[in-house]
Amino acid sequence: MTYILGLTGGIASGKSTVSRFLREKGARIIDGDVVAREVVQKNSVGLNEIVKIFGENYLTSTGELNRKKLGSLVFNNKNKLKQLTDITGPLIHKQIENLVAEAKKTNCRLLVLDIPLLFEGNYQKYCDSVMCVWIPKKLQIERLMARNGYTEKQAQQRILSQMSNDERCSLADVLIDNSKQVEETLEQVLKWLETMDLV
Ligand SMILES: CC(C)(COP(=O)(O)OP(=O)(O)OC[C@H]1O[C@@H](n2cnc3c(N)ncnc32)[C@H](O)[C@@H]1O)[C@@H](O)C(=O)NCCC(=O)NCCS
Ligand SMILES: Nc1ncnc2c1ncn2[C@@H]1O[C@H](COP(=O)(O)OP(=O)(O)OP(=O)(O)O)[C@@H](O)[C@H]1O
Repeated sequence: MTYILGLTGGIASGKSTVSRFLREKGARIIDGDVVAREVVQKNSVGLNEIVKIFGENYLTSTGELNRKKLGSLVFNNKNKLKQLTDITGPLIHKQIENLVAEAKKTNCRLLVLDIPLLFEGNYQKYCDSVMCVWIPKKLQIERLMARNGYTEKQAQQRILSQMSNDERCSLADVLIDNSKQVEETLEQVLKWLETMDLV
């Protein structure tokens, strides 16, 4: 039996840090951001739909999605963000369903769905339980600015496009506090793996 763990958290909360550790412990990972990129790659149905709605000026000179330009548009405008996710959402779901079915066939013990917008997009329906990586908003802004080179305003806009940390935490089954040293975070994850008999 494959146990399916949803892994979520606000932007720059530490999901990748936790999912890397789970991979080291033998888990198989499906990365929502990677899938979201695949469904809008060059010449895809997804990218064609985006061009229909947003126009060819959101393509680079080589015909790829201009992510930076589209990001500045949608993270400043909720209606545009909804138009985008109405296109990408169903395509991401379909691909995740395929990947989950494939992973189940291999009988892997632990499958992790690392999905930033897990609750917003209703991906919890594929999961046995959901782990949420949590950090306080102030630290989230600091880490996001340091990692992505965003201004404080850009960091705030991304965070405001997502569910609040409190709401996300209240919906999750397991909370991981990533506000201290990484080692302390991974200890919490290891404890959960041991409790669930998944190591
Ligand atoms: C707008 C786009 C082109 C900007 O690309 P960019 O390279 O700047 O960001 P990237 O895709 O690496 O996402 C970084 C982070 O932004 C946040 N984010 C991405 N999409 C969204 C969204 N629709 N709503 C809120 N936050 C989002 C997530 O925390 C994600 O981890 C891109 O984010 C996109 O296509 N988003 C729509 C698809 C989607 O919903 N992805 C989330 C996967 S579950
Ligand atoms: N405990 C920690 N202490 C200090 N820095 C950390 C800690 N955990 C993660 N970071 C740093 O914070 C940033 C965000 O972490 P990470 O990339 O794991 O988050 P994420 O949730 O996967 O981000 P995204 O939402 O963009 O996918 C990275 O630069 C990472 O190195």
